[in-house]
Amino acid sequence: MSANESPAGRPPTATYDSPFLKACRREPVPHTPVWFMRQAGRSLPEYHKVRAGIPMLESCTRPELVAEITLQPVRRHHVDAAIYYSDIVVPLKAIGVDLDIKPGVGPVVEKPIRTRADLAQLRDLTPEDISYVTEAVGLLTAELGATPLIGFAGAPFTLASYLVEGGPSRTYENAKAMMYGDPELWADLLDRLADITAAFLKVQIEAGASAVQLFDSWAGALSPADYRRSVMSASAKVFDAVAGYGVPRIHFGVGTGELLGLMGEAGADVVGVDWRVPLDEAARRIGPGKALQGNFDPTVLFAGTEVVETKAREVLDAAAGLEGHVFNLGHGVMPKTDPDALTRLAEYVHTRTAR
Ligand SMILES: Cc1c2[nH]c(c1CCC(=O)O)Cc1[nH]c(c(CCC(=O)O)c1C)Cc1[nH]c(c(CCC(=O)O)c1C)Cc1[nH]c(c(C)c1CCC(=O)O)C2
Repeated sequence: MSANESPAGRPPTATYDSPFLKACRREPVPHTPVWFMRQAGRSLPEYHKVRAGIPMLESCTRPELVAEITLQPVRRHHVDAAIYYSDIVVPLKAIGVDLDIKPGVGPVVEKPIRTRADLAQLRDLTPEDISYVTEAVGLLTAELGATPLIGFAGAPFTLASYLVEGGPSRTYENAKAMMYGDPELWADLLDRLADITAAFLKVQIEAGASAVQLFDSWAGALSPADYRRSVMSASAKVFDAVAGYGVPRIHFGVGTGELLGLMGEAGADVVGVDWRVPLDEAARRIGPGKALQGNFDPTVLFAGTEVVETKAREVLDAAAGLEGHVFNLGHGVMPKTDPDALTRLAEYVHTRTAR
């Protein structure tokens, strides 16, 4: 089933006619929908208040706290969608991988995966491992009403980059060494991660998420040939696994200008674009039949209202001929961003595109 159809045999959901889901389905919208990657979290004082003293990964296992943090940016910015508060490494932690999120650093893995024996760290993810996700999504959909909740997961390549490197990297030399040097081990690692990722997304959708985003944040490190040969089929496996639900599937990465066509081909209904490629050019690279999401440079939010509005207008002008456009940043909200600048940006897009 494509994302254009209401799920067969199920009543239309409360969120079905929301501007966000309509734009994902490339239907006419009353205004361009807006949400911001990383809208929940460190830019918001109310986040710091409720998170005080609670480690990041622990916060992800407390349903009421998850619901509160997810709702904070919706209340404040009046965005058109919520994104589930969690992290891409949560499913790995849930199956027992020894890892932590270090403040100011990111995910750090105690025993990096470098050999076939290390793969034993990755068992299948079951719904029981993440019952707190089911509970939190249930709380959220009840609270959100007609506002869609976006579920998400890390794509196999981006998860593998943390698991093989042992932490954040700029060059991914260990991950790429495995990809080039031991393609069979690499393929098995990505295949296992695809199953874990698919299971994580299914739990979110079955609990009520209206759309899902697959974050392949670091795929931009790859050439198109390497992406096609060594990564694409694992991401396609994830998209295929959730295709039957009929919820829009968004695919996003940073610095992926050369990969946009392939990332669409992997099975996305919506392709996320960073700020390096204008949306009209991105649409040419992606081809027909997909909506686009993006692509406001998050650093522009530090430049003052006038510049923000000029740059937002440029994004909207480039998107004018698209079949479906979801306004977003080209990457996540930066921690020092003034939240009021985000509220004003959401309002500007709504007003400027009101039809
Ligand atoms: C690569 C990646 C990660 N996590 C994620 C990605 C893909 C998105 C992207 O490309 O930005 C995804 C993610 N992580 C988080 C969300 C929350 C939902 C939202 O977008 O609002 C989402 C969607 C919460 C978080 N994830 C993290 C925080 C900060 C934790 C804190 O408050 O200390 C939050 C709110 C930690 C994290 N987790 C990760 C990083 C790089 C960091 C930042 C490390 C740092 O600079 O301190 C891994």
